[in-house]
Amino acid sequence: MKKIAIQGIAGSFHEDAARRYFEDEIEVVECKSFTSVCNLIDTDQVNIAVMAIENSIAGSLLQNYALIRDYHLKIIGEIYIHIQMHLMANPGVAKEDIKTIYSHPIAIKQCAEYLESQFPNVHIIENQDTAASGKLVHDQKLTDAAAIGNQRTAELYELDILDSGLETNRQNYTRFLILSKHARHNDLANKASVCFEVGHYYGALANVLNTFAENKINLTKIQSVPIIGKPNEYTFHIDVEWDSLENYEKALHAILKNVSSLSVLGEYERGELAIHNQ
Ligand SMILES: O=C(O)C(=O)C[C@]1(C(=O)O)C=C[C@@H](O)C=C1
Repeated sequence: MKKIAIQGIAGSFHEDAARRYFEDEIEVVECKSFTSVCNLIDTDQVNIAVMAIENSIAGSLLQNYALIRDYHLKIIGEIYIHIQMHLMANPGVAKEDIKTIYSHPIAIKQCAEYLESQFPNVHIIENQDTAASGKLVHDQKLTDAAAIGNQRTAELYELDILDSGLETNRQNYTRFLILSKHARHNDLANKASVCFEVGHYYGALANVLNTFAENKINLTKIQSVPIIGKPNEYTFHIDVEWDSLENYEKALHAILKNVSSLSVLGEYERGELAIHNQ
C-alpha cells in the first residue's frame, strides 16, 4: 500500500486530494506541518506527499515553493480540487452564540468577505488545518465556537453545518502537487515546473519568457519566491505546458544561457481544472 504524507488530519482537503488522485488503496500519513511532510519523504518514511501549492482566491503558498526547492523534491503529478467551505458547530449552537471561529489560514482567506460581513467581531483563530479545527470544536465540546471546513469534516466530527458556500467566489480551486524524492519518467507528461534565477540586468527575465514563447510553449504560471538572506533577489518558478515535447526540450536548452541555478522540479501530466457552473 502506498504511504502518502499530508499536512492535516482525516477530513482535511489534503486527504480528499490524496484519495481522489490515487483512487486505489493508500495509507494516509498525517503531519502537523508542511515541513514534517518534507522530512518524512526525505527520510524515506513515505514514498509520496500531497501538498497544496496555490488557491484561486487566496493565491500561492509561498512557503511550499521554498520547501520543494530546499528538500529537492520532484513533482510527479498534480490535482485540482473544487473547494466549498462550510461553517460548522456542535449541535444546538446557533450563529449568535459564536465568539470564536477556527480554520486553516488559507481557508480563512478564502472566506474573508463572508467573515467580515457575518462575523466582524468574532475572534478568528488560525489552526493547523480545517479538519483539526472541526475536531477541536467537537472534542472540546465548544458551545461558543465554530470551524470552517468541508462537508466531510462536519460528518466525521458530528458537527452541524450552519452556513455553506462561504468562499468569496464559487470558482474556488486548490491545486495540489504530488511529490516524490525521485523524478519519474512519464510518457504522458505535457506540463513541467521549472525554477531558476536571473541576473539583475534589463531584459533578463523577459529573455527567458520570450524563449518559451518563440518555441510555442504556453506559460501557465509564474511565481517569484524571495531568496532568504539575499534581499531583492528571487527564484522564479514557472509552469509550462506543451503540445510538442521537442519544443519544450528546445526551449529548456535555449534558456540555459540566460539563467543560473536552473532546476526542473518535475515533468508530469497536467491536472484537469473542471469549472463548476453553479
Ligand atoms: O486545511 C485543510 O483542510 C487543508 O487541506 C489545507 C488547505 C491549504 O493548505 O490550502 C487545502 C485546501 C484549501 O485551500 C484550504 C486549506
